[in-house]
Amino acid sequence: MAKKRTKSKSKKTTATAKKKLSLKPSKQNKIIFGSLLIVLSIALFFSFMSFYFTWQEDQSMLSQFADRNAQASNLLNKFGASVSHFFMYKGFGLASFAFPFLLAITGLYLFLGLNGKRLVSKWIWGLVGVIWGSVALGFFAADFPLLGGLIGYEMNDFLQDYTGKIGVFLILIFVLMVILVQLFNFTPEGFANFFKRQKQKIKSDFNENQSPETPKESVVTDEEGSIALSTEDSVPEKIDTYTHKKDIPPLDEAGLDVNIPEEEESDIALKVEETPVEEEETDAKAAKLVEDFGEFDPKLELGNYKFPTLDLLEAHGASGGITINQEELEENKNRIVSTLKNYKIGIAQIKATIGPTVTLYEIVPEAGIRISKIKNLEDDIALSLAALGIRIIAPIPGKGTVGIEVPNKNATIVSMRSVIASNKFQKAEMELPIAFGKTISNETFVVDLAKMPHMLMAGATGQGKSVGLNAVISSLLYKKHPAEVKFILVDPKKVELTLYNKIERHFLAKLPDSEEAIITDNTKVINTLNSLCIEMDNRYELLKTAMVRNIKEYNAKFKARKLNPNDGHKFLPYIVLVIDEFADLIMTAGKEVETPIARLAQLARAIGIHLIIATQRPSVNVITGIIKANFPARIAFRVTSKIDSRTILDAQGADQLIGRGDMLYTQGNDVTRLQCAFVDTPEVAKITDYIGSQRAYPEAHLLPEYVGEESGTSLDNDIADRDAMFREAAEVIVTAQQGSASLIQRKLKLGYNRAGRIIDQLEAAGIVGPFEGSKARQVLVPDMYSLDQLLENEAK
Ligand SMILES: Nc1ncnc2c1ncn2[C@@H]1O[C@H](COP(=O)(O)OP(=O)(O)OP(=O)(O)O)[C@@H](O)[C@H]1O
Repeated sequence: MAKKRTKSKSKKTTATAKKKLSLKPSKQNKIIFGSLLIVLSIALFFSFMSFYFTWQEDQSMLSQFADRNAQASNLLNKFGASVSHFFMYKGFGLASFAFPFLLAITGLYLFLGLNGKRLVSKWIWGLVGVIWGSVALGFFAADFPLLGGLIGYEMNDFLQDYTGKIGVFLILIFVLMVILVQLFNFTPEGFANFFKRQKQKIKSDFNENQSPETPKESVVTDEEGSIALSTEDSVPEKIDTYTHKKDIPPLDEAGLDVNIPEEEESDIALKVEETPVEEEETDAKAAKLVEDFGEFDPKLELGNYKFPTLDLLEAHGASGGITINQEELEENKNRIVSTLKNYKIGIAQIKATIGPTVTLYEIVPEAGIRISKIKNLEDDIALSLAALGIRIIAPIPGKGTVGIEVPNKNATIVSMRSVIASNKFQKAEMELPIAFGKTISNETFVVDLAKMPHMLMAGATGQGKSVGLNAVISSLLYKKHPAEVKFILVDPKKVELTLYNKIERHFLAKLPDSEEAIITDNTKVINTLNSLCIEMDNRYELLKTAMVRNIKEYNAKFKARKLNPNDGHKFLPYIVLVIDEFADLIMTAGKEVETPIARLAQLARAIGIHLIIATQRPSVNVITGIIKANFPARIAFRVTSKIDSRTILDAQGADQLIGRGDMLYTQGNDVTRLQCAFVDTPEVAKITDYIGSQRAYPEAHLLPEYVGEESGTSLDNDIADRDAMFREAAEVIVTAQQGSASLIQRKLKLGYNRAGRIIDQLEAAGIVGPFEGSKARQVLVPDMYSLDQLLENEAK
């Protein structure tokens, strides 16, 4: 008991201490103080008013303030006389009337308990107005000393000493302009519109005066007898005196009324013209922002970022160019001609185009030779040339010739350096340029990933897939700033893409809860793909609100500062998802990955998400119909069978490649043979080191959170098991009325997993609703009071 008493005592004392410490006026005090100010303002107003009539009589009074017998003529006696003398005579003259006005407003604010923030500006502008008024009226101080007051006169005089009368006048005009512009948003157009409106008003008033009385009259004349009894006095009187015998003409005039709205309509048409002006203003706003701050620069945060240099790449001894000699060319030509001759196929013409790994011999057969006959001789020609990887293209589309591709004895390595350095790549005006390698005619082959828009890459093991992926990634690294593109790398083999870990904070994107940016665990891939689907939906929403059709237009609009970041708009980087070993993924996760991949592939092109998937096993259960349909750009490295070639390219030929980066590329109909650029692991390491050593973003680009199905199911509402931060989290959620784990993460500085657990517990407690995909959960408790009640009831 004793303990309890002491406790309650101490509670009381702390409460009183708190009361004493609090500096905020209570509501009662505010009302009292507000009333005082209002009364004071009324007193001042009357004192000032009466001062104008009594000031001369009361002059002698001012020194006798303490004398009880002395009386002043001011309405508020000696107090009024003294205060008015101080403000009006010694102070600001007529402008002092602003003080009772300002005091009255302040009093009202306090009395009504309104937010007093706006009062400060009222006082500031009030004081500016007082000074301006007293200086302006100071011009008349000689004749009317009370107009400007002593301060007004002195200030005016002081300014005149330096600038003369005209100078003071100009200063006053300038200050007046500042006041008008700042306080009343004065603009020349607004000024003109004001006069226009006044003119219209006068016009319509004039018209009203002319005609509307007539209908009234007709009513009056109709019911004359009854109106004599009515109490309404003014209207009938007017009408009676105006026209009391014109029974029929008023009806005509009422007919004229119809014309008046017509005139009004034409006035309204004038107003309609104002709307486009307003629209232009919003455009002008963006233009002004651009003028003031320049275009939005997404690269600014890493403004000093340096793109990788060419010397990080090796020439791979290919600086000397292609190493096929004339002898080899002649030899091959003779063999082709003689083999065909053996089968009675005559050749009219033969031409060779030398590529890095393959030479293309184009032949024009003599008239009357069936093309299919040459096509069937593929194996025989290969036998006679004693070479692997001969491919016959009969006919070469659009050329009218038959092509025979014969591998060179000594293939030349196409270095990544040579393709990156090429004019074609350097000057490529593409969103996501990729320098794949060189064509058969030794031209650099550059394509835009943004246009593909997704890519499927397949080939037997050891034929150059990983090198191909590295070529794609390094092309983008050489051309794009970290703000413009982000990669999501999936590498089940765990060794192929690990080097890119170093550029995590520059170029990689990851899920908020994952530690590693490069995904090696297949279960995590599912979450990432679903998260990407959420990102896709979010981006579509942004595009919709911005009223643009694709990411390029969106970013252009954002850069031109036409989209407000406060509305959730932001610069959107391209996202490139690279999956190495797709077959492995399909084997382990099946439909779970196929569905989001198909969804992304179908829809993601407009919003800048591009997929690159690579597989060793190009079988139909890996590259399913739905995947194939959505990946128009396909690359085939050497495969082991014709069937595999068909699965990838819908054509044969990939089985006849020679490997080591020899590849076929198709983006629809025609198939192009390319030699993939070679970039070795040490080169990739150098590039990533170079980028990784530069200043980076604080963390990898975060994808939207995705909570898998399994985490939402364990809804046991055990109070004892709740997180220590449960209550705080509930308060955060209820106050913000937004049920998201990331909000808890941010506000309470918790990790993603813990915030996710708390959200589950909040759901179990009935505070937030169930998981709704990309949207935030619904908050089921409307306010803090209900939350307190809910938790108290639980505790009982
Ligand atoms: N474009 C190329 N130019 C020259 N050599 C190449 C090229 N691409 C690949 N090679 C050679 O082939 C080897 C295997 O390439 P890579 O590792 O890319 O094969 P892969 O298809 O990824 O194999 P896996 O599926 O087993 O990972 C390389 O080490 C390299 O020697």
